[in-house]
This record gives sequence, C-alpha cells and structure tokens, in this order.
Amino acid sequence: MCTAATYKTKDFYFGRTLDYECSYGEQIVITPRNYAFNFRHVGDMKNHYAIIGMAHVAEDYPLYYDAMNEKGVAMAGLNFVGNAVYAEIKPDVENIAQFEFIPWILSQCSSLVEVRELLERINIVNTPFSEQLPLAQLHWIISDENESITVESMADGLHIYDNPVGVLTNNPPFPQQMFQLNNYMYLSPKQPRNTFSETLTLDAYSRGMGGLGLPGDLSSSSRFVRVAFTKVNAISGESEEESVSQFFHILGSVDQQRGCCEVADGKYEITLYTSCCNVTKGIYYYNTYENHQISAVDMHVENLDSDKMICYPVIQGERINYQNK
Ligand SMILES: C[C@H](CCC(=O)NCCS(=O)(=O)O)[C@H]1CC[C@H]2[C@@H]3[C@H](O)C[C@@H]4C[C@H](O)CC[C@]4(C)[C@H]3C[C@H](O)[C@]12C
Repeated sequence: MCTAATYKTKDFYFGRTLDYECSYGEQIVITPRNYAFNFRHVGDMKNHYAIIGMAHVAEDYPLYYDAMNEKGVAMAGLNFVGNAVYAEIKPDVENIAQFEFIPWILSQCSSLVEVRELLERINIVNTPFSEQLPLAQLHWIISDENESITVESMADGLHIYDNPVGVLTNNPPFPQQMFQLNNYMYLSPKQPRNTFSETLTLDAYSRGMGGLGLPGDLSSSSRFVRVAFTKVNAISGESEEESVSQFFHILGSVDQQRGCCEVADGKYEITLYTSCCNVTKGIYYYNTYENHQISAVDMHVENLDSDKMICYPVIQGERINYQNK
C-alpha cells in the first residue's frame, strides 16, 4: 500500500509513503537538464527541466517512483494492481512506456495546464524496462500548487480525473475512492452535538469524538479517507520546519508498522520511506522505517546544467539524540 498527498502553506508540498515488503534499492536521484533521455518510442530528449526524486537506477536510467521538477510539478506512481492495463503501440500519438511516464511529464511541463495538454497526445504503452524489471501496475497523481489530477490507464482506455482532495492510495479506481468520501461527510474535528435524540442526555465524554467512524485499518480505501480527513483539517505554521513537520504528521496517519499487514507467510508490508517534496523550492525530504530523522537533498545546490545523474544514498539507521551522554 502506498499513500500520496499534497499540502499548501506558504510553499507547496507533495509526498508519499512507499509501502512494500522489500526495497528495490532506491536512491535520491537528480536528473539535470542535459542528461539525455532516450525515450523508447519517441526518440531522444537532450535538454529538459531538471528532476529530483526517489528512483531505482538501472543501466544509467532513473526509474522514478515519485519526483518533482524545477518548475513546480510533482508526481508519484502508486500500485494499481489488477486494474492497470497499458496499451499497445499506436500510430499518430506519443507512445510512452509506463516506466517513462514520470520523466516524460516532468521533463517538459511547467504546470498542470501543460500536463493536461501533453496527456491529450499520450498513449501509455506496455513496453517493459527489461526482463529483470517488468511492467509495474501503477496509477499516478500529478500536482502543481493549483490542482491535482489522477491518471489511470485501464482496459477501457486512459482516464484523467480531477483530484480535488489531492490524495491517492491504491485500489479501487479513483472515482470509487472519491465517492466513498460521501459516507464520511459528517466527520468533524469539532466535538459532536447530540443530534441523536432530544429525549436522551448524551455526553461528549472524550476529545476527538467528532472523528468517530474514521476508518483506522490499513486497507487502501480506509487510508484514502483517513489521510484526506487529516490533510484537509491539518493546520500548520508557514515556516519550512513547521510545514515539513506537519506534512510528515499527515502521512504519519497512514504509516504501516511491521507486523500489521502480512502479505505472505512471515512477510510484512511496512512504510519503507516517506517523502516530502518542497515543490516550490526543489528540496526533497524523506525519512525511512529504519531512520526517523528527516534527511534532505536540495536540487538547487547541484549543477543542474550537467549531463550526468547525481545520486544520494538513502540514509538508514536510527540516530538517537542522547541528551545526557
Ligand atoms: C512497489 C511500489 C508501489 C508500492 C505500493 O503502491 N504498494 C501498495 C501495495 S498494494 O497495492 O496494497 O498491494 C512501486 C512504486 C514505483 C515502482 C517502481 C517504478 O515504477 C520504477 C520501476 C518500473 C519498472 O517497470 C519495475 C521496477 C520499478 C523500480 C518499479 C518497482 C515497484 O513497482 C515500485 C517501487
């Protein structure tokens, strides 16, 4: 399971949890403007916007899981198993392999308006990266500070949905996820009033009772509701520290602890990492299951005119701040 969310204070933030039972070996990867992308079916792109995000690097190629570009557009791929179907190659459209989708969008779009234009010509095709790295069944959230969309490639074609809540999890398809929010419109951060019966004396005996009924389990539809409720009610100061901290708290509402979600005998899905992009400033923050300290890579510290990828290893291992030794 995975969850992605957006958040706005003074700057615009975007991030995700990556929940899985094993790591593919990811790093924080910056693709500078002059790294040549060789798209399998549409040719080479020699100059483009710089990109930073979490990726598995194979054959000197950044296989991004989530990323942002220097212009303020961010996107993430989340599992959509059993529903994602990629198309065959077609004439007169831009045939983009599933693993190329993030670089294709982020290399050339500076806003969601431009993303929508590009999507009018796209055909997301079923070309695998390699035999060892076959197709991943994903759907995507793409955002700038003004809006978000969800992209789902299914058996009946490509769907592009407005995503007014700015969150995404996994199955079922996005319209069903949005629809189920109707069932929770009574939830509130305020204490409930007794509308049950005028003839009964009922007592709001605990704080937080306005949220009674918010689903607490790890299924993706429950995580969708939970993170949406948390995000839309979350209040933060405007400083970078307050905003980043609050963002990690929002995604913390759907954190997965080892042992609670068994995917095979003795194998458990956990939140391998949580990311938080300051999309306005190009800073990629993350922490991991093994390291709660927030680490960051700032793309603008690097030479973004280079033609070579820049990679930073994910820092693991808890760092405990002993106060008396
Ligand atoms: C497993 C990851 C998704 C995690 C997730 O959504 N978990 C939910 C599980 S479930 O629905 O509830 O079952 C996805 C997200 C991005 C994916 C990676 C990226 O798409 C980049 C490449 C793409 C290649 O085709 C396959 C390897 C790969 C390196 C992918 C491996 C894996 O499928 C990743 C890491």
